[in-house]
Amino acid sequence: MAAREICERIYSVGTIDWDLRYFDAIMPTPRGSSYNSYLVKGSEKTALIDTCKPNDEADFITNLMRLEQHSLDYIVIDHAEQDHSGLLPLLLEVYPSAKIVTNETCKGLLLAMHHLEEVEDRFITISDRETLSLGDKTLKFYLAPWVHWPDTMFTEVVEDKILFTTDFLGTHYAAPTLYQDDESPDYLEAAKRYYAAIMMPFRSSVQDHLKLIDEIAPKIIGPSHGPVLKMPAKIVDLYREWSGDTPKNLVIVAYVSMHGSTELMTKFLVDDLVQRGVPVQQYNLLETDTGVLGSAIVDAATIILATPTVLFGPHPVAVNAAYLIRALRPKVRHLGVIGSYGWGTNAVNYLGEMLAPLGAEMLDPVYIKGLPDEEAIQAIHGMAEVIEQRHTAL
Ligand SMILES: Cc1cc2nc3c(=O)[nH]c(=O)nc-3n(C[C@H](O)[C@H](O)[C@H](O)COP(=O)(O)O)c2cc1C
Repeated sequence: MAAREICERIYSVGTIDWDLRYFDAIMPTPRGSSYNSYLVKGSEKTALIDTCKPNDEADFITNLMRLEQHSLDYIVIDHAEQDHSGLLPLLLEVYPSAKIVTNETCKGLLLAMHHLEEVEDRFITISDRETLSLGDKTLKFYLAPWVHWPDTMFTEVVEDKILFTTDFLGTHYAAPTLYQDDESPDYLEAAKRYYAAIMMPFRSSVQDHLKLIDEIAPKIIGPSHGPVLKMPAKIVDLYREWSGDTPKNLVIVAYVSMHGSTELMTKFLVDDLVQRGVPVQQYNLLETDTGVLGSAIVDAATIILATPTVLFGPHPVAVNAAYLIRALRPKVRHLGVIGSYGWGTNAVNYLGEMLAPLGAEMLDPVYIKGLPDEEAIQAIHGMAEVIEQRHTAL
């Protein structure tokens, strides 16, 4: 992908991976992604903001050479993760006089990850709100810990009101255009997946850094993944909504079933909620990837896991889902477990303990032997009634 100009002497020089289907070997990326890097040419000095992931060196160096970038004064690293800093060792060789500009935490991570001890004297360590002059352009740095690593920082080009935010406000989306298309459902869906997987575990930090964005009031935001954002950008409003403390009137029922008993219980619960007018979405865990499940739980006030017992515990895909839900820390208020067993089970306790750190109310479980009988069906109706009451009070 060719380098593209964002404004006078500021370029997007990163690479696009149209075919990426898994990011970090954990997160499905059905629309690919990009590894954004930005070149800022001041009247006296030139800085590169972040690099790319390893293996993209041919495209990346080509972009820099097309801009005739034969020397570089600074390589700013906003975040040490390998998809941002991966080409740093190579760039230090290509540009032997370039200095690495970053914060103390990021420097520590870079030294450890890339074994850069031999070039430690090439680091310039900056602190919060420090500035660095490039001549007629000034870089200003903002420490932004926990959106998404402790080392994360933002870099602003003060005169142009452009803010580079590394992973914050990014999207795994190989965009056909330089700037975002706020009307594209594909892009917005990808943005939500990304928020759920990368940012949701740090919700309060997201809220704090949205306030920082308001304070800086950039005209353009350059994240490390996905399109550049021309402000106002819909994703910023969506981040406010997603990271807000109040969940939506929405129930997620995620189920797995081997012989149909738990599936039947799921059906009774979902049908009952539908009849009560409580918005509900049902997901078969065997066919639901972690990106879809992650997005689904962003707004939900209630999440129900439905699983049979396998070897005294929950089915493994339900364990996987519970682990994901716990790790992503959604704003869920009520959690429940339903399911079926044969002779002995610890499934409810197991899931209860896994989900306890979320601090949500655990609804009375409905966990029965074999197929649901009349008593079980009544218990499921009871659960639906409690959910309706809780959601009315939201
Ligand atoms: C591989 C396997 C392991 C099982 N392990 C247990 C178990 O440890 N304890 C138990 O009570 N039932 C166990 N069962 C029985 C199921 O939990 C029981 O058949 C249940 O009703 C199945 O629910 P489902 O129809 O939703 O799949 C096991 C079944 C299978 C297939």
